[in-house]
Amino acid sequence: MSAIALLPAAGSGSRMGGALPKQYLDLLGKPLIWHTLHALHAVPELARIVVVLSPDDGWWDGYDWQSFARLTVLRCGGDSRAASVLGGLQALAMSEPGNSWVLVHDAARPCVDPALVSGMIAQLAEHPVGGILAVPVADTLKLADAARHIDHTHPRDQLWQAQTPQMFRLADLAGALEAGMGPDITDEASALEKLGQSPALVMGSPWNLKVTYPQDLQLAALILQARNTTA
Ligand SMILES: Nc1ccn([C@@H]2O[C@H](COP(=O)(O)OP(=O)(O)OP(=O)(O)O)[C@@H](O)[C@H]2O)c(=O)n1
Ligand SMILES: C[C@](O)(CO)[C@H](O)COP(=O)(O)O
Repeated sequence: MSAIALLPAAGSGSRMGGALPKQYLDLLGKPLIWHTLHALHAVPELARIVVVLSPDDGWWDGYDWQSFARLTVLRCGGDSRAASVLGGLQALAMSEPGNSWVLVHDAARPCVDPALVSGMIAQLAEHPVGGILAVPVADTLKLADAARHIDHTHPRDQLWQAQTPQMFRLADLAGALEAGMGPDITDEASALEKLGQSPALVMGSPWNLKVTYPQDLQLAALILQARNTTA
């Protein structure tokens, strides 16, 4: 079965606070997004890998991407992650069938394991809705009051942390994002949930972290270095 990867990469990285968007920050001598593309190119089921950049992106052209044979670049990013994903899906819909599986993956998750992505594709290939990588919440959870004291301990039994890839049919996901666009749509699954669908939770990995804050960049470097030395 073949599928398409769609990487939203039009964010500004405001929480990182760097001099350039975090997808271009140096990670082991390459721009961060290079590692994400490298991992996805190792997934044989991904027939195309599509990157969505901001129309104002002035960094992409400064690098050599020729080693990534299956790559397509779109400059249709929007002012939210959901808008960037929807822009990419609308462009893809002009050339791809609506029932194509699309795996949306944050450019900012460079440590994704290709084997996990292949496993997810196999697990969800016949699923009626699709699903996402996620990990069960590990820590005891506290609900805070307004004075930042503990109100109560919240049961964690059914809580999972959403990761990417998030895998849905192209037309289903585009329709859900068009219908539900708003600040509450922080991932693809939430758009489907808003329509009453129940996407599957596929076991992800704590290594598949999103680079959000400066310390995450250091963690990502450690994870990639450890993988290279043990591979
Ligand atoms: N308008 C946006 C906002 C985010 N993204 C992408 O969505 C992914 C996850 O978003 P996030 O971590 O929030 O990235 P930023 O928006 O760059 O960071 P911040 O929220 O700290 O500004 C990133 O690959 C980012 O480039 C995007 O394509 N378009
Ligand atoms: C899609 C996501 O990576 C799932 O964890 C996440 O929702 C992206 O945005 P956030 O604003 O950092 O939650």
